Amino acid sequence: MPGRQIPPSQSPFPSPAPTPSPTTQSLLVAAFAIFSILVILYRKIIGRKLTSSTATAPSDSRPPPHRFSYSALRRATHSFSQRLGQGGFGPVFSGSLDRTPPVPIAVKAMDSGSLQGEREFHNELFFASKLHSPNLVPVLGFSSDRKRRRMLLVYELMHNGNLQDALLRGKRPPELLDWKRRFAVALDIARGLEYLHGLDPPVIHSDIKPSNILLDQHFSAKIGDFGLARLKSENQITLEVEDGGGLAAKKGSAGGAGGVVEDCGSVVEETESVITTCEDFNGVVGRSPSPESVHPVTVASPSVSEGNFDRGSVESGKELYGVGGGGRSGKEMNYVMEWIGTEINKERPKSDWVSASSDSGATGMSEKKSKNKNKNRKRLEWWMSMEDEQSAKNSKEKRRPAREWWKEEYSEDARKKKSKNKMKQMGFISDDNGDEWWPRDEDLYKKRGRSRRQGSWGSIDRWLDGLSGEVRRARWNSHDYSFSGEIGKSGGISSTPSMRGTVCYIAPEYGVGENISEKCDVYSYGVLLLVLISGRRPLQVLNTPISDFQRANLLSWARQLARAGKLLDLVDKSIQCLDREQALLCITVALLCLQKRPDRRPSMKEVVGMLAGHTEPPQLPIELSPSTPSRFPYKSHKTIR
Ligand SMILES: Nc1ncnc2c1ncn2[C@@H]1O[C@H](COP(=O)(O)OP(=O)(O)OP(=O)(O)O)[C@@H](O)[C@H]1O
Repeated sequence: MPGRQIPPSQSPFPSPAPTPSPTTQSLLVAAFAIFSILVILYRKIIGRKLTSSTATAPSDSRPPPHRFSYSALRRATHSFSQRLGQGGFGPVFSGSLDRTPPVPIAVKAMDSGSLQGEREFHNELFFASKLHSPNLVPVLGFSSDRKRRRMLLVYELMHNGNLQDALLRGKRPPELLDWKRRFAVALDIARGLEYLHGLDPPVIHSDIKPSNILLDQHFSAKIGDFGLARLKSENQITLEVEDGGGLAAKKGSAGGAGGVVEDCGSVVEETESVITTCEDFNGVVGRSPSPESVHPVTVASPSVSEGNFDRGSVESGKELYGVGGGGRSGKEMNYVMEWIGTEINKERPKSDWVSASSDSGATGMSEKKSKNKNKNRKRLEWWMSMEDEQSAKNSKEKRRPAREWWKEEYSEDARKKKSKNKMKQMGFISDDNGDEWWPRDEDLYKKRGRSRRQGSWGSIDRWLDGLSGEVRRARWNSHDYSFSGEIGKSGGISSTPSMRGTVCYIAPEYGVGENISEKCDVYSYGVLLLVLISGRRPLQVLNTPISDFQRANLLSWARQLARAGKLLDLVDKSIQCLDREQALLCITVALLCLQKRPDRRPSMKEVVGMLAGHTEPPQLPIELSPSTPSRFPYKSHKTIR
């Protein structure tokens, strides 16, 4: 019917969609725009995370060292909470990299307040990129924030800590009671040094001591801490060649292609300008570094003949510091110390064997050497005056603590945790003072213990220098001037974080002139070998009568036993399954390494050859031989792999 209107609901045709109003349209556009922005942002964030995680992950394609982000290392070490040990320039923390499977690591935090620490950081990083041997502690990477002066080095974790702790402190692990393992440790270290000295140019570690030897989960030994390592200078190599040392091949190629020195530039680039230029390290990685340039203060001290001190009182040192108890009166001790003092003064000028040997050397060199001698004497005088000045200063004012950012990091987290715990336990919030949480009790205790003892180091250091006839290097940096020894629990002198070139391990020629060679490491290895076999410190105060002092000095005791033909008396009584022949071999090799004239000491290659049984068994020098040479019976020749 025309004119009848059909209601829209009944219309056979679909009604056209209602056009959205302009407001809805703009709302939709805005929503879409926001959504797109969110998607883009999300992608960007995820992308950055991916790149940063790959940047912090050691990629398989490039060999270490890798750059790690600071936050990754902070996470890996749980805000630097688990301390493994304390090095000279900062603490070492344990951690784990978030990988599958997780990678256990040790992170060394360099003290940012220390110029010397920074130098060592670069030095260590440089060598880490160049040295690869199963007998060296592998360096995985680093983190460096120049602005905030945060410097971290990342190593593979050595599960059994350092040799000093394992052998000389607390309960020894059963593995180290087994002769085979101890001998293997000796061989591992020798091989590590052989590798370093065999490089072109040779690398001198300069700080071989038990605390720088780390033990992995199988108790294999690895050499660590290359903070003081140096390249043998071209001058020395040339001199050795002129002396007919058979290093002709090295002479030509010391700075040649492929050498460590030449590669400095590439390391600079590889490590993303952490190592900016060779000059930045004050010549540490530069060509022909002089001892002064490597170490700001190299103290030259005339050596003192050890013989005089065989009679000397090590016991007095113990009494002086109240170690090990004992009943000698203060008067008696004063007398002994006084006597040692006079002996040192008497002996110093005439027993400078290095200069004596230089006099007898080639005439062309004598002028240069006497110049060096004068230079050294001046240095010594300057150092002594600095020592006096500094000790006067130290007594007046408190030492300014170095900025320790890792403590801040740790204390931040620790504060939160501890507040929470206290709230739970006691129902109130503790004082909000961050310093309260760091250092922790044990650290505080150690620190206090050390500072309490520090006042008396000066004197004992002096006579120790004399006692072992060795040279000590003082550490020097912008904040800190310290040189100290440490009387260990058992009463001996142990390696200490605040000492470089540790007393008793350092070669007599170290710091005298510029005669630093691989033979310095050989000497230190000799001491270490004796320590390893005897299971005691090089200088250990024993509860023995005053007539038995010579036993306290491991080196002179070993020499005495050699003369008496009783070398095996030196062997640690707790060793099980002792191979007497091997033990004799080790002590003999150690004594050869400990000869005062560097040129008489064997090379590390020869040491490895002797220990592994590849070469002829060694003969002791005549002055150390017993009257009947047959007392050193080497029956068979075992080859060790
Ligand atoms: N890779 C590692 N695995 C396990 N522990 C380690 C590792 N590196 C260092 N440590 C521990 O941290 C301690 C300090 O190490 P570091 O090399 O900084 O100093 P040090 O050799 O003891 O002292 P100094 O700097 O005076 O030579 C070591 O003695 C060791 O116990």
